[in-house]
Amino acid sequence: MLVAGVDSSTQGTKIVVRRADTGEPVRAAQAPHPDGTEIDPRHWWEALLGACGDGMLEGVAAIGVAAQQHGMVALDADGAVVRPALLWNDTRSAGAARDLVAELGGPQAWARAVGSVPVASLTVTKLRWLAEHEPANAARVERVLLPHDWLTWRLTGGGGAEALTDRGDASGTGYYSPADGAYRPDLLRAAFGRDLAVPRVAAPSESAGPVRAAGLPAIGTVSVGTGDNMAAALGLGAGPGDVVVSLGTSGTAFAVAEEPTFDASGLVTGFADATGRFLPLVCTLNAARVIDAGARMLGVDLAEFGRLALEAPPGAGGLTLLPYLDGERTPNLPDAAGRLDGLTRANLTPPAIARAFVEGMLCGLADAVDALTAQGVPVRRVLLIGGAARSAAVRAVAPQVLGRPVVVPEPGEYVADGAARQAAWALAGTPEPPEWGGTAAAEVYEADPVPGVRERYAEVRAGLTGAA
Ligand SMILES: Nc1ncnc2c1ncn2[C@@H]1O[C@H](COP(=O)(O)OP(=O)(O)O)[C@@H](O)[C@H]1O
Ligand SMILES: O=C(CO)[C@@H](O)[C@H](O)COP(=O)(O)O
Repeated sequence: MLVAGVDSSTQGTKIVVRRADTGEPVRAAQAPHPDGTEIDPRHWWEALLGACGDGMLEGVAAIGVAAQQHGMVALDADGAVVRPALLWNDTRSAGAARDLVAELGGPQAWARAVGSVPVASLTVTKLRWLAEHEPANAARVERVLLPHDWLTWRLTGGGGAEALTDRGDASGTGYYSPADGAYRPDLLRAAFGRDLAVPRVAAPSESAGPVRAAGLPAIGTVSVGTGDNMAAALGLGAGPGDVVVSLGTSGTAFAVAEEPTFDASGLVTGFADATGRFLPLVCTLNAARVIDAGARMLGVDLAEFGRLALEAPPGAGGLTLLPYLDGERTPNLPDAAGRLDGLTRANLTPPAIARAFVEGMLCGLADAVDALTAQGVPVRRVLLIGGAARSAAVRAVAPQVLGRPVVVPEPGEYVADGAARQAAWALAGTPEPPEWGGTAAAEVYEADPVPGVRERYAEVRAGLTGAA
């Protein structure tokens, strides 16, 4: 029997088809999304239909959707999308985040209420922004969904079909408490000014019903879906002591945990996972696209950029990149810009620049891993995934910057795999998801740590923020 998993992430939709019992890969496809931090959700739907073409879903008995977290999909009374979805990396609601934090009594109050301190990424801040800046649109909104909620609902027919979500994705809204397993309608109301309908939070292995969407085959089971990071943890079979570092559009570091976290510093967001546990997570806005931007600037492709980076010595001859090219979320600097520091005539070379870009991006993630350990998350091994983990230079430099060996599972679509594993779970109806072999085929990258790289980075960051 076959199952399918969909990853509708920032830059594109990926779909994998696997055997339900063993997880053996059968076929895969992808379709790109348009660029931008606000997107009409119909583009995600069209990409999903595109990736599902060519008989991709033939023989598939269950399908699950994982998607980029936090995006605000605002629907009117008829279920129509009111305005393009504001995505997780859209920073226009930074002021709303500051206001909401102050109104509830500060970061500690938010961390206690929902496990996370709102920053512009969280859905609750986008609702406040909408209420304040687009009152006519806000007046039409009756219901708010997340990207994966909306796609799952469309798969099950849309219209009158029940909209569902899961603990994992709900935990990124800012109006759901993962520790209590309950919505906080008071916080949603305080943000938006009135109540809105939200999707029911289904159990991790629940079925949302059969596929009832025009243009798709009749598949008996649509699993409830989840956020992309929760799905990656499920796809990897991450267990206690595993810290996953994902280098996609976002850079994330996260771990599956038995207990919730409540970090009032705001660095660690206390999310839930897709199995009934928790997923403390740190997210940066600047990961794979820092490498893309560096390669574009040097006029080379990604392979050549990586080759150049490995030509330069660790530390890039004193060149340090603070990679806040899209502003930053962790640390919370939505209006920041990047900095290239320490330029000399000797290091103003393509290899040193490429090296500084790779190191700067990884320093942001090294800080993320430190923030997790500060919350008591154990680190037995670091797993490196996401688009930029395909870069040989990133894989080689990661252990130097992170200061520990890095396990790189075989390149794959772990978010889509997690969605497929959830679909297999919904089909099986067992208490735990089916065993799929996890990260058996992984390569370990080791290198001597180069602490000076992070020390220089911390100095440059302190120069920007005034904090060490
Ligand atoms: N070999 C590579 N070297 C560096 N970056 C890569 C490589 N292959 C893919 N990427 C980058 O990975 C990113 C896409 O990663 P992905 O994890 O799919 O992102 P998302 O899930 O956010 O859509 C793109 O920015 C792409 O340029
Ligand atoms: O906002 C977060 C996590 O809190 C991001 O990780 C998004 O979920 C987008 O993920 P990618 O597109 O980078 O996979």
